[in-house]
Order: sequence, then C-alpha cells, then structure tokens
Amino acid sequence: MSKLFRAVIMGPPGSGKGTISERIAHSFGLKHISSGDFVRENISANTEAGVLAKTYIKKGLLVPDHVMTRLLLPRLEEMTKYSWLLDGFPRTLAQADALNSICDLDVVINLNIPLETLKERLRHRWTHPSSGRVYNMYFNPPRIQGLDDITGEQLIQQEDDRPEALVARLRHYKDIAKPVIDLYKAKSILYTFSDTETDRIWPNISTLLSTKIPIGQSDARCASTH
Ligand SMILES: Nc1ncnc2c1ncn2[C@@H]1O[C@H](COP(=O)(O)OP(=O)(O)OP(=O)(O)O)[C@@H](O)[C@H]1O
Ligand SMILES: Cc1cn([C@H]2C[C@H](O)[C@@H](COP(=O)(O)OP(=O)(O)O)O2)c(=O)[nH]c1=O
Repeated sequence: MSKLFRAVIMGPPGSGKGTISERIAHSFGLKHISSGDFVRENISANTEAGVLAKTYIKKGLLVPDHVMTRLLLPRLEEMTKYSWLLDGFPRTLAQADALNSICDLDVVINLNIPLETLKERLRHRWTHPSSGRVYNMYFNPPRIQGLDDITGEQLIQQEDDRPEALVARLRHYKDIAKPVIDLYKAKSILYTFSDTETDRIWPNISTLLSTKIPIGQSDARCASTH
C-alpha cells in the first residue's frame, strides 16, 4: 500500500481554513477533520468530553488541551487507514506534541492573511450557531438572506467576529500559534501562503499537494470512505 498522507492546516480566524480544507478534501480525496465540527458533534451527542467542552465554548474560551486531545486523538487513531487533513488542531504546543506522539505529519499549510482582510471577512461573516456553518455576505452568501441553507434557521453574527474583538483574538492566536509554527518550521514541513485572495492561494496549495500526494491514492481512498 502506498504511504498515507497527513496534513494540518493552520491560520487565524477567518483565514480560510474551512474553505480551503473543503477544496483540498474534494480535489485530493483526503478525509477532512475539523476540530470545531468534531467538538460540536460531541456537544450534540452529549458525550462526557462534549459536555465539558461546552462549558468553555459558552464562555468564548478554547477547550483545555487535555479535553481536546482526549477527543481528537482516538478519532485520529480510528483513521489509520486513511489520508487526512486536520483543521483547527493543533492550536497549542501541547496539542502539537500530543499529535506528534501518534503520527508523523507530511505537510503543514500555514495561511498568512493580512489583518485588514480578516477584519473585512469576519465583519460580514454570518454563522449558523448549532452546526458552525459560516457564510459571508459577498464570498458565499446564503440562498435566502439571514437563513441557513440546510435548516432554514436564523443566522447570527458572532460577538467575537466584530472588528474590535478581532484584534485581541488575533493577538491571542499569534501568541499560542507561534511555538507550533516554529516547531513545524524546524521539522521543514511548514508551507506558508500569504495573499488577500483565496483564489490566488488555492492554485499554489494545489500544486504543492500534487507533488506530495501519490497519484491514484486519493481517489481510491475517497471512494472507499463515502
Ligand atoms: N484545537 C482546539 N483547542 C482548543 N479549543 C478548540 C480547538 N478546536 C476547536 N476548539 C473549540 O471549539 C470552538 C469552535 O471551533 P472552530 O474552529 O469551529 O471555531 P472558531 O475558533 O470560531 O474558529 P475560526 O474563527 O478560526 O473559524 C473554538 O472556539 C474552541 O473553543
Ligand atoms: C476563504 C475566504 C473566506 N471568506 C469568508 C467566508 C467566511 O465567512 C469567513 C471565514 O472563512 P472560513 O473558511 O470559515 O475561515 P476559517 O475556517 O479560517 O475561520 O471568510 C471570504 O470572504 N473570502 C475568502 O477568500
């Protein structure tokens, strides 16, 4: 069997992790694991870790490392047969160390987007709170203004997407992400993409992954997992 491919995507809020992950999963047939989606699934299913995670998310805090790793690592260990892309994890050095203890990463994609662009995107971001689906009034608007495409439920603008809150959020992101980025740089697996436009970043990411993912592997894997 050809070698499996393991990737992580990192970037500040609004940098396009969710959007680009969807494109990667679709084009290369990798399993996309979003830590935020996984936490929300656990909250809906009332698992022990989900109940605990909810108490932090309600306060706008990150879920503590030990809760996050207890949630995510068993999920990754179930995926030993698949190539995957992790989005939203690791966010801290402790999480990166935990991940390192169970697998070797091939590529870390780091999105470096100017602050003004992030502010503009998040100012127009609307969220469906229970699923975490996000829309942007210009980039990917909902079919009916103010309503989620799938459920028809009301969309909200999150408090911490306001430009005033974003600066603090971004500073916090930089503080905790820096040692993680340094770690992956030292391992020579970090690839940083800087631009204001996803459609300019995407071809470069696609070219990189085409050189890293063995041909034929992704299609077979995709077919076997859906
Ligand atoms: N790796 C992680 N470590 C700690 N908490 C996490 C992690 N991943 C997700 N969470 C928790 O789940 C919540 C939702 O995660 P998600 O990535 O969907 O949203 P977010 O932080 O608002 O992301 P963004 O604004 O970058 O789109 C986070 O705010 C955080 O509380
Ligand atoms: C990628 C991208 C996203 N957006 C919007 C869509 C979302 O409302 C918001 C965030 O995108 P998203 O992909 O959710 O980013 P992340 O997962 O890193 O937080 O920005 C744009 O307006 N332009 C873009 O090029």
